[in-house]
Amino acid sequence: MPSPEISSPVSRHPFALLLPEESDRMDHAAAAILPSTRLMENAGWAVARVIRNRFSPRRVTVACGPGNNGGDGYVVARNLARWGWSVRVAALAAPKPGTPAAEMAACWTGLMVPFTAEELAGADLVVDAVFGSGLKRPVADDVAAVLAAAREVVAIDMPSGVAGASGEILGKARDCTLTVTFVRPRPGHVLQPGSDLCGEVICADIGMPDAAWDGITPVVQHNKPGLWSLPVSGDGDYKYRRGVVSLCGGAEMPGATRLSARGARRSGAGLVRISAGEGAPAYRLGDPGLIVDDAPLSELLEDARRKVWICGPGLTEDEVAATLPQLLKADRIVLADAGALAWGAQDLSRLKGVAAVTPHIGEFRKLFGPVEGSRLDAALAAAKRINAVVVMKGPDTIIAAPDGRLAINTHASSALATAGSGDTLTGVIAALLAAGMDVWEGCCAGVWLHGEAGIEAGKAHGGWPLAEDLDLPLGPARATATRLAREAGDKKATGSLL
Ligand SMILES: NC(=O)C1=CN([C@@H]2O[C@H](COP(=O)(O)OP(=O)(O)OC[C@H]3O[C@@H](n4cnc5c(N)ncnc54)[C@H](OP(=O)(O)O)[C@@H]3O)[C@@H](O)[C@H]2O)[C@@H](O)CC1
Ligand SMILES: [K+]
Repeated sequence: MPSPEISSPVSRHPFALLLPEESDRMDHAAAAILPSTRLMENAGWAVARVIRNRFSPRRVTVACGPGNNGGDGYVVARNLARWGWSVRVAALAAPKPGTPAAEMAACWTGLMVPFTAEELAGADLVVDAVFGSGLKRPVADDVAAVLAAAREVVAIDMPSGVAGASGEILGKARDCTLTVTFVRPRPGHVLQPGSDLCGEVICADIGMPDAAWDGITPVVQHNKPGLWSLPVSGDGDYKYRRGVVSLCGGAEMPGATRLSARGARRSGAGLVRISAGEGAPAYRLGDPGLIVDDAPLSELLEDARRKVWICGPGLTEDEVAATLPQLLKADRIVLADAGALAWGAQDLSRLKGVAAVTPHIGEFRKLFGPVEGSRLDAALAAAKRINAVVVMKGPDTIIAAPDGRLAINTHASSALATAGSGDTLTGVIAALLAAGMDVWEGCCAGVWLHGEAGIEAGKAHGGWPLAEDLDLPLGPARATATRLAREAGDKKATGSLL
């Protein structure tokens, strides 16, 4: 899934996905510094410029709502008309008198047409300036029906009907070719289902004063290298410094555990060991570099170097019950997945003490109940509930920490939708935690590396890789992430354009 293109200086919070309340606070702060219509003029001009760059002159109807989104629309109309385009404005309702939007509406001296399906259908291009990203209540059916009649749409800030905070559709919304937003993208630009309607997303610089960022610490981040940095390897490395990953291996389903082990080994773990008990012979048939232990778990836990454990992939619930409590009692950093989630779903307190869980949406619902409303809110509430990082896996993966940090990963490929892919991810994350990364950052980095490996494996295998194909691209993925993180750091330092 492509990332929104940001065309603004990124010295502050380059990965932020602004929540509507954060954006409102910035607007308030900016209003004390700039004339009230300056940002609206800049926003409308930026959208008009994008349209001029992307389309040849054509008949445009700008559909304007009563708020500031509509205000931006009047500025787009004025600029396009100034450049000789044929432009009409269809207003859903007039802006409130005395507002910046009303001032912009008063500056529009061109044609006004009724806000009807016929008018919008008659235009070659419709600019959707009805509602912006702060939408909180459903768009009425008759309004949505008018927008639905448009042949092609460019949205200002957000397609009307998509909640910027969550990507939920409030009422109805329609697909757009292009969405131009401002300052930083919003969660709704990257979270499904709303993100599917945005088309290409461009984030424009509208000259937001630097001081307007004061006091704003964005909660939600777009998961990219630079948000985190991978552990650096050096000449003095040895296997225990790179980190040890241990896995609980079951007797019945060795495949999943082996995929996790491979993910960990290819992601830089110095040593990967499987505690396999009676199942040891099956694991010994496999990779010779994998250490297989058949001693009792209690004995293995005497080794303090074995800090990071994976519990769940390839385990039955009985096998989880026989191992997870021991790991938690021994105060290990535990990643719980698959079988451990099924066991934990019966009683959430069984997961107390795990560092992270990695459920897909089905497992998430079994653990935490139905997801109503924002998935971001649901993931965060779950992380607080179990006091662990929650990785809610999907085409757009959410990584939530109990301290409130949230990231959304869109660097992925549908090639990852294959059995065993999640087991590999658990191994990747474990390797990063074993190397000393913070749990939330390690989960963010692991999800990105796994996505990158999926993209590359997809290319190498005609779009249809197996989970077994995901491990080889993990080394190159690390190199790519390290390079991108360095470049992001350079851009942040110089405030240059992304
Ligand atoms: N920093 C930035 O990013 C900048 C952002 N800018 C722009 O500001 C935009 C945000 O503006 P905004 O806050 O005025 O919101 P917007 O969506 O235009 O409309 C609110 C109006 O719609 C109404 N209304 C709401 N929902 C409704 C519904 N379902 N059905 C019917 N009515 C509904 C609501 O009514 P009320 O709730 O008050 O009753 C109110 O009258 C943003 O998207 C961007 O384009 C730039 O100008 C400058 C810099
Ligand atoms: K809009």
